[in-house]
Amino acid sequence: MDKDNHILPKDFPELKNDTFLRAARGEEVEHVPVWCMRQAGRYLPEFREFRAGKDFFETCRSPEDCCELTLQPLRRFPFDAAIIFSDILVVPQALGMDVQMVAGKGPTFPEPLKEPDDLQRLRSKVDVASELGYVFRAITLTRHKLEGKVPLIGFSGAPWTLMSYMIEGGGSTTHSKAKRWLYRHPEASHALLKRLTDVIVEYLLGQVKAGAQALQVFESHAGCLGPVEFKMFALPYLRDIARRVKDRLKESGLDNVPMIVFAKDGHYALEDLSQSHYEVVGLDWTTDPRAARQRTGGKVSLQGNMDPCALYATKESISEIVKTMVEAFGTRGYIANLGHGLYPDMDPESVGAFVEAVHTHSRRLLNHK
Ligand SMILES: Cc1c2[nH]c(c1CCC(=O)O)Cc1[nH]c(c(CCC(=O)O)c1C)Cc1[nH]c(c(CCC(=O)O)c1C)Cc1[nH]c(c(C)c1CCC(=O)O)C2
Repeated sequence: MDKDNHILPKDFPELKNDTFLRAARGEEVEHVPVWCMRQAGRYLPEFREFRAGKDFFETCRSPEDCCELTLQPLRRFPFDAAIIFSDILVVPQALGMDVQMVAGKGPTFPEPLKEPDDLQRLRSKVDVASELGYVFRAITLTRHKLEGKVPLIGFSGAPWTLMSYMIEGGGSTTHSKAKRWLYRHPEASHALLKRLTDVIVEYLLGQVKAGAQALQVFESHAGCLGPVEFKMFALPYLRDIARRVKDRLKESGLDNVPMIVFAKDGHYALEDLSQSHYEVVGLDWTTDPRAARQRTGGKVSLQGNMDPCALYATKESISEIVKTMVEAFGTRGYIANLGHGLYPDMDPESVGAFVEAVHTHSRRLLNHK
């Protein structure tokens, strides 16, 4: 292929393994597909070596670096999907906020939003194609370099999770500064959530146009809300995102792509999430798989949900835990994953054991049907 074609979102190599996409749509599969949140991450020595000495967000802005980091885990393990290397905090950056990745501390906003007046500091009109075009270019390049091995997942943070980062200025256990806005400044909160939603819709759409074959929306901070606040400040925006992305894809004559919603610790919202226009609901490890199936009534596929810490167990135990998990979820409409991302101190061999166990146990179950 002409080298320049690597940067155009067309003539992509034919997809050889569509198991993940079929499972997302609830179709028949030969094995349960598996991938891991944070599969491109610091648990891999080659990742640490490649990232060494480079600024995190500089890396995010380099399509070549993002492509390399996305492909690294696939060279080691037979994952059934790739997720583009990037971060949810590129969206607050596109809105004009400064975000830095501080070693040992995590993401940091030197000037977080404090009061509703601070909303004026945000860009009123965001040109998503120019602010986040580097993510689109990373996706296009990676789609070519994947050679059709597995589908490529694009992603975004959800409005509430991004809002809480923008107000907290970094990680938080209580999220009390951001929650203060919900109770004290509900109108300003809705205004901010709406602005984030508008940008996220354009962002996700741009990712599909660039070559993303599925989309995951991370509501990582669902757990600090209760059911009433979630229904008010998170769910409507999650729904709006899925509906608008799907409508816009249709209008543009593009094929629908499966969308996954992952609301960490949002078990109380499972019924609502299964009726929110997402094909897949991701679960953390606090939800029982059989209960989740019952509560979602077969309306969606499920993704998850092994406790990441189970990877500290022996290979034999990992295999047993995976067997129990796959039996509980069933092999149809199921994508195996962890209940959250991999941690930097995890052993790559355990990740390999996890992937192998999902494939082995699910094949056995499917062959005995
Ligand atoms: C909350 C959140 C963030 N980022 C993300 C979320 C949602 C998922 C979740 O709930 O964990 C999403 C994310 N971040 C990253 C990806 C890449 C794709 C993948 O999953 O492999 C994805 C999907 C890369 C990353 N993003 C980050 C890393 C590690 C830092 C590095 O590479 O230097 C990676 C691989 C940094 C990051 N970025 C963020 C945090 C909390 C951290 C960790 C900070 C730390 O532990 O020091 C914000």
